[in-house]
Amino acid sequence: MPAPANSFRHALAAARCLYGTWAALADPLSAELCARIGFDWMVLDGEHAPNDLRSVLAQLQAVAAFACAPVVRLPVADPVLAKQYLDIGAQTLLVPMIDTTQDAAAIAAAMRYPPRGRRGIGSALARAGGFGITTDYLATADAEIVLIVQAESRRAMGNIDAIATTDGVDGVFFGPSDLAADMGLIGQTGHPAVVAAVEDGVRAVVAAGKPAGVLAMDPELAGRYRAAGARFIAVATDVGALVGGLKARLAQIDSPAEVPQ
Ligand SMILES: O=C(O)C(=O)C[C@H](O)[C@@H](O)CO
Repeated sequence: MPAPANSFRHALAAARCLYGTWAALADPLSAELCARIGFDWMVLDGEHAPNDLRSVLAQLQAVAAFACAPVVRLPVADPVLAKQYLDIGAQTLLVPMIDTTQDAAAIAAAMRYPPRGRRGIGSALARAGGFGITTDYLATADAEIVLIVQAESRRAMGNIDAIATTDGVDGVFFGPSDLAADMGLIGQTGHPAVVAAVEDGVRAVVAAGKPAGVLAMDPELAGRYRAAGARFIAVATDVGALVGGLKARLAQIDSPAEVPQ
């Protein structure tokens, strides 16, 4: 029995843009809710959400029945964390703060078994290997693993061709918030210089033959990045949807016109 098919890998082969959402509530129920909406993919965020191995495991189990492909963001580019998250069954890792081809190569190697890489062997014990029941896991796992590296600094943008073409890098995701901060434009993800830098980065990754992704909460920016060639765009977050929805509801109910005189 081979490793399970990675729905994100297969979706990337489609000739359309994939829209995703960001799960930062670190909870299986909210992750399941997000997975039911109809997004192509969703990030389970280990960098800025209060997640750990067990909470990500519970979310992977919660979304497993749905077509929305989970992408697990590591807190940091660490080979040990990559091994642990792959062993609990994550097949697509989003790795933040990759600045050089050396950074990218190190995390790519941690995700593939020898001889291609240096992933440790633990599949007989791991959920990824069906607890030993997926007998062909070791021979087939690498083909289903996807590494998306995050480019989110001026240094990364300067090295974007080398990062995108690093062996084992399956795609590049641009982080506009950190890039804006690094450009001295903190909080200004819509600043023309930031948008232009992301568009240039997307075009460079596409020219290198790899899929490019980005986070764009503003529909107009999402459209621009799509026009530049982005193939997977995160357009929502669970936190943003909850805050936006609750604020709008409160504003409807608590309007001054309805306050008794
Ligand atoms: O730099 C960015 O942009 C990201 O990496 C995404 C952020 O972590 C965050 O804005 C997600 O909501």
